[in-house]
Parts: sequence; structure tokens; C-alpha cells
Amino acid sequence: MADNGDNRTLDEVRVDIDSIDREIQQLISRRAKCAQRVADIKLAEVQAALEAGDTEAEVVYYRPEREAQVLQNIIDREEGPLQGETVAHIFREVMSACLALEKPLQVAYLGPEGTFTQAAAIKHFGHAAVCVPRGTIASVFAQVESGECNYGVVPVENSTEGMVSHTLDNFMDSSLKISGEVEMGIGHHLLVASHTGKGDIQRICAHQQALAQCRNWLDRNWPDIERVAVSSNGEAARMAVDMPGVAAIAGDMAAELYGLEKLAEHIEDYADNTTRFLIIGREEVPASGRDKTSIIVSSRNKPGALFTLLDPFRKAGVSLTRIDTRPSRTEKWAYVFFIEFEGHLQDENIAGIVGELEEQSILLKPLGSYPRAVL
Ligand SMILES: O=C(O)C(=O)C[C@]1(C(=O)O)C=C[C@@H](O)C=C1
Repeated sequence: MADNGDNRTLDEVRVDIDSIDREIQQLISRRAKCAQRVADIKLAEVQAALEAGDTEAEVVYYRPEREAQVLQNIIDREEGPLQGETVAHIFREVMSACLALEKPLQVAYLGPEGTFTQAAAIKHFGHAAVCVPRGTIASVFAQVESGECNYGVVPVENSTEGMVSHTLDNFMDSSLKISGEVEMGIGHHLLVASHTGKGDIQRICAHQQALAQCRNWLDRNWPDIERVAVSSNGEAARMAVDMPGVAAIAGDMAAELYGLEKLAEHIEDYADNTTRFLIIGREEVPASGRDKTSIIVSSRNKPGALFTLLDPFRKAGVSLTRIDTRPSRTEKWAYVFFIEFEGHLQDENIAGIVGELEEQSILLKPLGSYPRAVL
């Protein structure tokens, strides 16, 4: 063992660990009391606004821009031996517990339990949030619109398969705003119940995106077995438990939740297979300093229309992070563009670009500015 001048025995080190843990615990309690004080201040501010005649005033306990700053500061100041991100994950949970003291959040996600969307919800909000599974992307939107849930989590794009068109379509008719994003590395496994052997498999079930993300592996290993697209990987896992001859493609959470065995691990065709999820809510989020903005824009159907829409970004030197097209549902052969770029709608240059786009387009709908994913 390397001699680093530390001659403590095992017992001595454990005594030190116990005393450090006591200190950490006391500090966490102090932090939690600060969060309780923050809640009182927020409530008093809203009461004052209501008394002053602002009938719409509402307490906003969850502050994504502040959380992003707290987590980023932790990553930036970490000096090791732990990784900045590892420490930030611990603080993610501390903040989640502090926020739950202020007000427990209800978060709707595209279920059932065991989906990557649930994992994304926990990654973003921590374990203290109450996560509520919903059967469709539309019903996640509806839960947040109606106020039954404070926030929602929906998938929006995958690095192998592209955009999740349902999510984009729902934004067209919704007044909800994007308040954050989460990225998740997606690892798929071939899962079976313990009573199902390799030779028993007659059907492989998964969400169509998962089937597509594992297409080459399936072609090589199971070319003659029927592939069945179902509503989610969680549902496929549930079917693998109940129905003889069914194998599912799903991730670790579903394997654990449904007690399934892994016949093959990491069968996704591309090793860095990543899905991006959006957090949807009813409030606009103030600038964090490291933000993204998403808009829907539709131009007149004429030559050079897309160039005209993109030129203001080029002139202002603003980077686009994503552009996608969906058919307009109101006009044949017309399209709407989903554009994402760096910056916040409150930034002067971004407000200028959006103003210019408004003049060029027949529809412009800001979907929100939100902190870039930290974890
Ligand atoms: O700063 C606030 O507004 C808080 O409510 C405190 C706190 C935290 O624990 O740091 C908790 C919840 C918010 O989402 C952001 C931060």
C-alpha cells in the first residue's frame, strides 16, 4: 500500500468517519432549515402580491434555474478524490429532500413503472418527488395542464432514432412550458422470466423505439422471432412476467422491478445510445446563465423559407442545438419547425432574433427557456 503519511488503524479511521458523518448530518439539517425559511419567504411574498391585487400570484417552490446553478457550482468546485458529477448526484438528493420539506412535488411521467422516463424523472427531481405514471404522452400533458401534477417528464429525442413526434405534436396544442431537460444513457437488455429458457422464446416485445435501437442485434441473433411493438418497455417487461414465450427488451429498472433475468446485456446497436427528456410545467423559468430555448415556428410555403428563418441566428452568432420538421396539421404540404438554440428569451440578442422571426413567420410559439442539463 502507498505510504501517504496516514498511519491510522482501521478502528481509528472508523471513529473519524463516524464523527465526519455526524458533522455532515448536522450540516444537512441546517440546510433543510434554510429551505424551510425559503418556503416561508416565498409564501409571504405571494400573500403580499395577492393583497396588492395580483390575483394570479402563486407560490413557486421548485426553482430549476437555482437548482442548475447549485449543481453546477458543486461540479466546478470539486477537487477530488470524488468526481464532481458523483458529488452533484448526492446533492441532487439533498436538494430533493429540502424541496419536499417546502412542498412535495407531484411529477407525471410516461409510464408504466420501470420505463426510462421514470428513471429520467428521478434523475432530474431526486427520490423525494412523488412520481405518477401515465399511460400516454398526451395524458402526461393533461395532468400538468389540469394542475393535478406540478411537472411532467416526456421523451423528446433519441440519438439513434431521432425525434419522438408525439411529444412535439402535443406541444402544438398546449400552453405548457419546458422547464428543463434530462439526458439518459439508454442500455437495453433482453429479459425473460426465470421460467422462460432461451429455447422457449416465441416473441420479443418492446417499445418500437427500443426495437429500432436494437435492430442490428436482433437481426443477427433472433432473425426469425416475431418482434412486437407495445406501448412501453415497462409494459413489455410486465408481459414477459405474465405470458409464456415472451421476452422483453427493457432497461435495468424494469428488470429489477419485474424480477426478470438478463439473457443478453447491452444489446443496443450504438454504445452511446442516449435519450433526451423534457420537463414540462406551467411556469416560465428565469435565466440560469447556461440556458436553452425551444420554439415552434411555421413559415410561408415559399422558396428560401427555411433559410429566411435561420438567417437571424447566423447573423447573431447563436448556435442551434436542434432543428426538426413536422407536417402542419392545418395546411397540406406546410411544415412547422421545432428549433432549439443556446440562450434565454430574456437575453437581448435572443429577444431580437425572436422578434425578427415573428415578422417572417405565420406562427411562432416559444416553448420556453430552461437550464441546460447539468447531470
Ligand atoms: O432557493 C430556493 O428557492 C429553494 O427553494 C431552495 C432549494 C435548495 O434546496 O437549494 C430547494 C428547492 C428549489 O428548487 C431550489 C433550491
